[in-house]
Amino acid sequence: MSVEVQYNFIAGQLLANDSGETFDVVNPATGQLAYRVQVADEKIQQAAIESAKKGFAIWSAMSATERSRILLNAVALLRSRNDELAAIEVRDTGKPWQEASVVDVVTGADAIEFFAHIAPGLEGAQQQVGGDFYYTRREPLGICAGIGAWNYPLQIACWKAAPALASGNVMIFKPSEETPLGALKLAQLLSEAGLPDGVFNVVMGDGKVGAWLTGHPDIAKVSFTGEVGTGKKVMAAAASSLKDVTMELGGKSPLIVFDDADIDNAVSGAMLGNFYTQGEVCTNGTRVFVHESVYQDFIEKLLARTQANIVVGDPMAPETNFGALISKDHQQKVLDYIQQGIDDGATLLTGGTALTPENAPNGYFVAPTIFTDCTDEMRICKEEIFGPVMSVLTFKDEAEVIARANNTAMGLAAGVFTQDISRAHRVIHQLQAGICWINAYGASPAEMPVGGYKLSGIGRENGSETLKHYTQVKAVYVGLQPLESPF
Ligand SMILES: NC(=O)c1ccc[n+]([C@@H]2O[C@H](COP(=O)([O-])OP(=O)(O)OC[C@H]3O[C@@H](n4cnc5c(N)ncnc54)[C@H](O)[C@@H]3O)[C@@H](O)[C@H]2O)c1
Ligand SMILES: C[N+](C)(C)CC=O
Repeated sequence: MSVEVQYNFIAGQLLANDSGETFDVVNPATGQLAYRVQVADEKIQQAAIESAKKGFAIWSAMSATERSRILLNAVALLRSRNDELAAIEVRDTGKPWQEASVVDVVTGADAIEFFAHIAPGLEGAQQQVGGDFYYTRREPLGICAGIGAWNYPLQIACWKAAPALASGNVMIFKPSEETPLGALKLAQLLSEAGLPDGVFNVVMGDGKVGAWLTGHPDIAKVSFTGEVGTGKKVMAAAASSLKDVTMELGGKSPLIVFDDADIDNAVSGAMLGNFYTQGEVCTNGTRVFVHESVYQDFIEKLLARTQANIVVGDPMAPETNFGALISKDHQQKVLDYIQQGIDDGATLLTGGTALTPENAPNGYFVAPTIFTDCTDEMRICKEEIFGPVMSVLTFKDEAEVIARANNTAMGLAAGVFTQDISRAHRVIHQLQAGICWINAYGASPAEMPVGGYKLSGIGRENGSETLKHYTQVKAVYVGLQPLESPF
């Protein structure tokens, strides 16, 4: 059987490499080869830079409203092709159709729509200084690189492209080598919407292609989504040419359930924050701190709902709400962490094993897993697992739980469940995290800025805040009087 081959997307078209080098993409729910992708070799890399330079000359000279019209065309195309694109995301990531069909493409389109609407409103300032005055212009940075992770491939590409393009930059995007097709489809769709050639290019490959992007002197900014360790390498490489960076990295986020919480809601939050996208979400609240007085009630409800309501299987089956992990290696990594939890003395309440559902027997599934009797020092409570593994801990008082929640080098997200409005805000204001939820978990609308504290990131995505990270201020002083000069 012939295998489909995918190409790089440069200057508005698919471009074949010279080297003939390819990599394989596997469907995680079947273990089968899905397609092959040509690696961006030297020819592709040079072509990407050249086309981005030409694209920038055209795109940055257009008015923000002209750019906005094209981006809004793309939004309409994204929405009209939702199901086709969502099916690609399911095949590439292993996540359930139930999610991809209502979240992944929709939230990608939302971000482009949001920035297309607000970017034309970007204004400079003007101020009188003595008899003269100055004004400021917000100008685009130039060529931006986007480097994506594999858990929300199309959404990540949209979230990076949206603020960059809306404010007049161009982008060379490298999707994760595990899930490259969504970004390629986005590039083709943007072209169809009227985007000038070279404004959004896609280069394919692994960390080597990523490292080429981050070190390239003609690239002004890198927006990276991935692991903390990779983020450090990206930032070090970006320093060689003093590039601006946005870093969306990993987390080990706390979710705190106080004694007055609505327990059914808190259980919903804990399950969403650990089992959505089979646990492969950066903001997951994997350290669930439960007040000791409601612990028994919480655990009984959590266990009952985990065992009764999670449907594992073929991600395209409409009833499936829990899919396959991204790869065999990642499945093994998650299983190793589970073994570590057992070895360190945590109690395995449920799950803990690989699964072979009848309708997807060769996929990389791991059962939704809950540990109790956890302590803060256990590795499962300190390191990002990026799989469906929840650690439940108990606490006695507010000050204690705040200190323990903050006792991590990461600071991506946090959640608090309580009916006491004063406590909710008092506690959230003390948590060291960039994305916080009160009586909710995981929602991330385009209007809301997201990003991490501490090792979890730098800069923000979404929200009007983000436009500042894709523009630079030029100050222009205008003399209205004869120049005074000692010379
Ligand atoms: N904060 C967020 O918004 C967010 C969102 C999604 C995922 N994540 C994080 O992403 C991680 C999972 O994704 P992953 O396994 O794809 O991460 P990863 O760090 O392994 O890879 C991310 C990307 O970096 C590229 N890359 C690898 N080495 C590179 C290098 N030296 N230079 C430049 N690029 C390089 C990869 O090819 C890939 O495209 C988790 O830690 C998760 O928390 C964060
Ligand atoms: C941005 N978000 C939370 C949907 C994906 C993080 O993994």
